[in-house]
Amino acid sequence: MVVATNLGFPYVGAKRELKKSVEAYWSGKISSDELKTAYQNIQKNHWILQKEQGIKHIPSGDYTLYDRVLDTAQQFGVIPTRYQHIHDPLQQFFAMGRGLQKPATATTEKVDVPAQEMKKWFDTNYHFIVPEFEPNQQFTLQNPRAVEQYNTAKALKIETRPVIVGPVTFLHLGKAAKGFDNFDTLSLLPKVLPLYIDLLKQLEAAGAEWVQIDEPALVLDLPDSVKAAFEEAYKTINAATSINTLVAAYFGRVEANISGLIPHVNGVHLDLVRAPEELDAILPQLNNSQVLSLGLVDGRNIWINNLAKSIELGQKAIAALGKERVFVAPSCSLAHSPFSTSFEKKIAEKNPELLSWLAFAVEKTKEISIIASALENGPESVKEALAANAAAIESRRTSAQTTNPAVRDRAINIPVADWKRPAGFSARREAQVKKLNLPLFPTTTIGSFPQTKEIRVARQKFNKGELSSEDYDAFIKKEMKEMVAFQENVGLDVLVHGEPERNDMVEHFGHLLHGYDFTENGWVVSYGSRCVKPPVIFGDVSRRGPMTVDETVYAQSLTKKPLKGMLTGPVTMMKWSFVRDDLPLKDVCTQIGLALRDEVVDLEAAGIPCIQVDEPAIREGLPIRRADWDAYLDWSVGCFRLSTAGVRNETQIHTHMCYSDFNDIFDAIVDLDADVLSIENSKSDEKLLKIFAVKKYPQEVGPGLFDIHSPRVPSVEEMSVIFDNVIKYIPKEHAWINPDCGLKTRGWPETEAALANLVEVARQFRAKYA
Ligand SMILES: CN1c2c(nc(N)[nH]c2=O)NC[C@@H]1CNc1ccc(C(=O)N[C@@H](CCC(=O)N[C@@H](CCC(=O)N[C@@H](CCC(=O)O)C(=O)O)C(=O)O)C(=O)O)cc1
Ligand SMILES: N[C@@H](CCS)C(=O)O
Ligand SMILES: [Zn+2]
Repeated sequence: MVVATNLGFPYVGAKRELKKSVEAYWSGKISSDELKTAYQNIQKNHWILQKEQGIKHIPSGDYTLYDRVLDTAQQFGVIPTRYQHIHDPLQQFFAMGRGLQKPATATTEKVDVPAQEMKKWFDTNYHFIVPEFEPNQQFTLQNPRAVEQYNTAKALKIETRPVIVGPVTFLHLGKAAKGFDNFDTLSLLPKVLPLYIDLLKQLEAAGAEWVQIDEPALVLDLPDSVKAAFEEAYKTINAATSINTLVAAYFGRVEANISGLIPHVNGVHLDLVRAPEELDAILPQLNNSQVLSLGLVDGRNIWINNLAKSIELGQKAIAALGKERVFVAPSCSLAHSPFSTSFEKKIAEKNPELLSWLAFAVEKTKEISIIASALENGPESVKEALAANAAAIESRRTSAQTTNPAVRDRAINIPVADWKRPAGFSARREAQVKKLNLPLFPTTTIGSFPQTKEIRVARQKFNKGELSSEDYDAFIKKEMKEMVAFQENVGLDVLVHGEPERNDMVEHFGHLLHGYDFTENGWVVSYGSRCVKPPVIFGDVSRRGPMTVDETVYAQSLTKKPLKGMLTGPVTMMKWSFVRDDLPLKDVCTQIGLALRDEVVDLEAAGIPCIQVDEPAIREGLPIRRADWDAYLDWSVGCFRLSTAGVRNETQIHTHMCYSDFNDIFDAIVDLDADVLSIENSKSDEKLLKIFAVKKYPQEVGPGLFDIHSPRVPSVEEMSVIFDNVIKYIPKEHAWINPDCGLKTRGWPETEAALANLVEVARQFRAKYA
């Protein structure tokens, strides 16, 4: 029988219930027991829902209170020494994820630990906590989540397929702990495998028939040693266990990475959305009992599946393998999708055609079961669903909503000169130094200030029509006034308006552009409990009118210090949206680049001296395989330059990036040709700063001095150590002082304290070097 399966579900909940519970626990409003009850209720509802949609292999163990890689680390005892004194496992878990700062009490000692490093999960907008390994790492298996969740489901009479993070991906994505730079984390494989075997035996003993072992590292460019590790791992596991193993690769092409492990597993899952060509390649490699899980339904985007095409691919697989050996699945975990389109009342009312093109996680599980039924019982058995799907696909293909001839025309007639600033950096710098008159080590922030409860509630009231647009504008102005006054008082040099009017740096701009629409409830987890609601790019993009000029000019009117306008760059606007899949990404990005170019020019004309165009997503947009990088970097860097090159020499263009390994795209960063670059740095190793010196980075740089994800306040001494290091690698006259990223997730008390310390660092360093 063709089995309808799922790889993972949006654990945050239909209405972000998990996020709300976790945050309530952090703020002491609920106990750990209440958190557990909340979490188990959400899980239970999701298992029932997936069953109702017709999913036969329902995942368990795909749920987490913060991050699944962090769960894996904790359950295998990979706990860096600095967290080992925190005995409560839940507190320890959150301390590793987000840091912990608690004053001493009569009975307890002071706790002050920063969070572990966070990195992008492949090319998604999700971030995982990077495990830290030592060469003599000891592993212990403690309360495996997969077993606990499998048993919980079983007690509810729901049979599930446990999901675990595979051993090679776990070790490969981890890093060597500080001080052990030259050690290969995969050398720990023989040590961790016995514990994986123990875990698989526990799952088998609990009654699980299949286990899904996530090995997305299979889609990376891998050296032979890692390919060999895959073979060794699954040979060892296969010899020692008898549970059915389904190894899941997703987000790209596995190519030859998978060959060594295939003989040792019971099934493999491939992402046929990203790599449909791999179906032909894998079929001859399978023996006559192995299962192939077809990743046919896009887990990363929100467009309906082309069911006829998926069924065609499924039939091809069945012709080679037979129905008993085919699973139908999403391309990757549906945790990257929003929950359900059923909450989208506004789109339903204003643009029902668009709604008919959308499928979120719940609808995707339905698509999976329709495909499985069509393959099992013939397309006739689901003919109504197929007819409705074909009609929606055709309506999208032919809709007038998706094309704007004026935008298309402008995009193919861009003058060559528009892709580059007229003068080189040194001429621009001279003009900017004269105009801005900044001190040595200028201080600035990355743009956002705390998005307080008051701000969010005001926005919510405005959106619901409970606050008039005049009152909302007055409220935002009041916020900007306070933010500008704060920056002046604390002593920053280049000020920002603080972004109080923005719910999100991408969604906000989507509202101001044609070709975008919005969901009311299309939340996706970005890290920990933090979610984003990516807007939907369904048509050609152009500006509705000036987007930021009013608020930026207002903020500038409040201060004599230079104010930095704040925009989100074209690549990030595209990458952090649900992007149309009926136009090449390069063309979508060019359209956004042109819209932003107009905004940058308008800001300059309105007297704004510095303009920051954030591109934190440029690194994550990189194709997973290096062979595809050059083409991407060529157009993505080009679009950034298109958006920023329309200004005069004296206008200082800033850009900002976070969450990234910059080293491998360093030349592209230079090519962006921004006058000032701010980057996340406070938790990076020296490798990041070194490359600026090695490559003689020509422009100015602000490597972040403090982590903005954690509520802890870094001391002057702590930031001074980091800045001392910065100026070892970056010429002093080019070095800026700023935090790692925006402060929107922080509260005011810690923001005030941290920025006061940051400005003090600048004062002390100026006293020493000016
Ligand atoms: C820089 N980052 C960003 C990424 N992607 C983006 N699209 N945007 C980014 O900024 N990727 C990489 C990083 C990830 N970092 C973050 C940082 C912060 C958040 C975050 O704070 N998310 C918020 C949700 C933000 C939002 O849009 N909120 C709405 C409010 C909606 C709401 O919850 N309203 C409440 C009522 C108000 C209340 O009681 O508080 C309700 O409806 O119940 C808004 O501001 O209007 C989060 O809380 O998760 C995400 C990624
Ligand atoms: N200007 C944005 C950048 C985040 S990456 C902010 O400060 O939040
Ligand atoms: Zn950032």
